[in-house]
Amino acid sequence: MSRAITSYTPSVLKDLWLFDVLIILVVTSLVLFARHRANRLRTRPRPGPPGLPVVGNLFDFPTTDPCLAAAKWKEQYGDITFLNILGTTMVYLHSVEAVKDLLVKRGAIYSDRPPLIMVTELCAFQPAVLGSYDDKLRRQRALMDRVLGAATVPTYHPLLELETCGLLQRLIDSTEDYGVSITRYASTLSLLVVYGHRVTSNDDEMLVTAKEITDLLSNEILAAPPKGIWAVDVFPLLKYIPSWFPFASFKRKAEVWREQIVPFIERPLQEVKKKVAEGTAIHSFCSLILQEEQESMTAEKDYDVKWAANTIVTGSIDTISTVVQHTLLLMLLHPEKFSRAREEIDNIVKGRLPTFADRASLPFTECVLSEVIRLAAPIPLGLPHRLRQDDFYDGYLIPKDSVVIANIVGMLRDEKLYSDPEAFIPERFESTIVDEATRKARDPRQWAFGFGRRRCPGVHLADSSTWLALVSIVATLDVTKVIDMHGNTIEPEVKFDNFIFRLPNKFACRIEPRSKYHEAIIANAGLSATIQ
Ligand code: HEM
Repeated sequence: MSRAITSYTPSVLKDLWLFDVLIILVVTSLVLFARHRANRLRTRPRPGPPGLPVVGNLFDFPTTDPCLAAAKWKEQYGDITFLNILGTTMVYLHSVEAVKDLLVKRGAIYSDRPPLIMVTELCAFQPAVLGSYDDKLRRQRALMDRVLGAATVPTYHPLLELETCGLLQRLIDSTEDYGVSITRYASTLSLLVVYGHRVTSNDDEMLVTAKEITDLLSNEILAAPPKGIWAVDVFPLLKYIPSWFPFASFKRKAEVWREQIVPFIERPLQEVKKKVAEGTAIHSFCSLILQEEQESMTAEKDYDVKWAANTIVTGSIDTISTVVQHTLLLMLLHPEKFSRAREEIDNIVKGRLPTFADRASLPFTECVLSEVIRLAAPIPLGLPHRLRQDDFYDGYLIPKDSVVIANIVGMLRDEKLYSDPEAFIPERFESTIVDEATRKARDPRQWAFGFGRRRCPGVHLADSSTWLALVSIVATLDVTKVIDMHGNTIEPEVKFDNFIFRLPNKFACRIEPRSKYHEAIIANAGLSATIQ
């Protein structure tokens, strides 16, 4: 063919090339069209609750416990459930296999997030982690990896040990709510690591603001009552209606929230900049980057540092608090399992608080932490992923822009992996009982921290901080049921009202030192603790 072409004149040759290209284009289009049609024809009917015209499954969408609804769909429809919410396809993945196949193996097309106009545009809360998998996200994740990588987190161990000592002290101070103490623990760690900000009291302005904004985000903005969906996120044109319009209360709310959110993003970095200039900054994520970049600091870098820093703080508070609160709750409900962990700790740790150097010597306590994380499932339905292009899976068509939800809590209760899944059984992770392959397959961290390219970057900090909190609480404190004035035991009420995090509602419990001896250990550790 090429030899024949060389004997033609140049213009004929051009026409022939054009003709060839046209033929190829037509044939390729026909093949693609035929394949697309064939795919559509061979798609199976999608399992899920039947919807109504126009609104689809809007009324099937849960208003109270989204995990319960997901569990019912799993039971009724199997590994995958489809919903149609006002034209947007929502796909719930209930099995480990489906999640691995789509969110991990096909991560290139399943790693965007659905647009959240209310939070990002109207409330001006715009961390890259709420957006698509793009360059901005890659830059901000790279910055976060610098502070949160497996090799860096051990450098925070002294700080974690110091703060854990403060946590124990506050938990036994009967005037303070255990929830407040735990939130302070989770917030203090991230504020110090990120901004070099030391929290010294519960009234600390940065601590109070961080808690207020994370509450606002998780209880109001990201989980819009009653269905967790803002109309403006479904009908984006609504963002243009003026605030005074009768049905525009969402815009009026957004204006108020924006006023609260913007200073929370801007001010901490400004303060670090001031301290760096004065030479008084404590070593932190922000000070490190400001000092490294100095003159070469660009507006883009400044923007990324500001948002990456804020993301670490907001990402830490409710997640770490959820695990530590579950630790107390499960100690209350299963004292016998924790007394075995306590015996193990007592054999290793004598006359002092536990430290990270003890970790390798406490294998059963490690199993207890795994079981706490499994049952806690801190972000039970993960964060939503969005599909970039049409896809086919197991005979189902999943259209572009579908919102994909991983039923993490369902996977952490999968009977194939965990027999009697609602029970608290740390032994299911014990190396003397199960082989290494089973232990690996059961490790709840594989699912609890999300998937693929959007997997949680805070996993190492979360693991270290929750381990130390658990081992220290078990070593020194008794958590028991409250006895009322008539001598009756008050059973803890186990409820979860938060839409995004499985943070237990406040439950009745009594927290006190195991003995005078343990009280003294905590007090002495507090006296000798300093931070470099
Ligand atoms: C026990 C504690 C924690 C749990 C269970 C947890 C779980 C998760 C889950 C399930 C996701 C969604 C992943 C996905 O979309 O597939 C996530 C994302 C994220 N987590 Fe965590 N997390 C925890 C602690 C932390 C901490 C301590 C930080 C920060 C220091 C953090 C920062 C983040 C960030 C920034 C994202 C968004 C990642 C992205 O969109 O690319 N998390 N986490």
